[in-house]
Amino acid sequence: MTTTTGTTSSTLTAPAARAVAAVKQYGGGDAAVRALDGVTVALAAGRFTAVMGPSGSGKSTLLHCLAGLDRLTSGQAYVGDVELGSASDKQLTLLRREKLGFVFQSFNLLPTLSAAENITLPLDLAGRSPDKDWLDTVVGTVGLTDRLKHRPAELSGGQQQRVAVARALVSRPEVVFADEPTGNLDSRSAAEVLGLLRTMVTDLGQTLVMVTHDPSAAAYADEVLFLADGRLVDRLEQPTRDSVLARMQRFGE
Ligand SMILES: Nc1ncnc2c1ncn2[C@@H]1O[C@H](COP(=O)(O)OP(=O)(O)OP(=O)(O)O)[C@@H](O)[C@H]1O
Repeated sequence: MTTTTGTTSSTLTAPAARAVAAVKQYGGGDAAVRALDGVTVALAAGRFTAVMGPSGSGKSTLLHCLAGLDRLTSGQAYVGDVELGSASDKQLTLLRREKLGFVFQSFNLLPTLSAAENITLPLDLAGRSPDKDWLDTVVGTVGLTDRLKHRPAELSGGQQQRVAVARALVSRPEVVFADEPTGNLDSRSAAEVLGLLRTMVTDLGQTLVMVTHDPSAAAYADEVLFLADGRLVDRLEQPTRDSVLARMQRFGE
């Protein structure tokens, strides 16, 4: 698989998700906004990809269109071999439930459920029982074994986000999408959650795509994609905080 940006190590394995000439336009006439303006990109399986760019550059739109939460105006978005544009709303709902995991800035836990119940909620909704070994692995990896009976209000922000990460992983998804997952956390909790996200890719073989504004967060990724004005303008392999900062300065952020 190749991309318009050429062959990189991320293109040597089959992509978990990809966009081809992706255009997303909001509104019409003079008020039209091109949030995505022809993005072609492949996200390799088993890798941690960060998406960066100035406010309004299309990061969340790209994430939402790749995750079947929103539809492209033209072009294609794929999860594995499934082309999302030709899928019905019902098929997209099933795809999101069964093949994708989500982590949002605001945790989105149900306050009346315990941590354990929040983690298994996606499976309960799908009428599936958890794979016990995988559930134990996930709970052990996120370090919540002694907090499982607690409700979200009895957990710190970092612990709540770790519950959300476990919930995203419980169905062993093909791709986990994270939109500013550390945006509501202090720097110490953020580092813990980012370390956990890194472990989930390195040790559990998961695929992760994360939108972030934070160069320190992006440095946990295998590769950073840079968007500007709805276009993919650069990619950076094996990022460090300093190399990400230098690249951001080049794009005037
Ligand atoms: N539902 C919508 N209706 C109209 N315009 C929208 C909508 N969603 C996003 N946009 C516009 O599309 C452009 C891209 O938005 P998007 O949220 O993808 O950017 P972003 O890079 O994630 O920004 P931020 O870093 O501020 O979250 C912006 O100009 C935004 O105002």
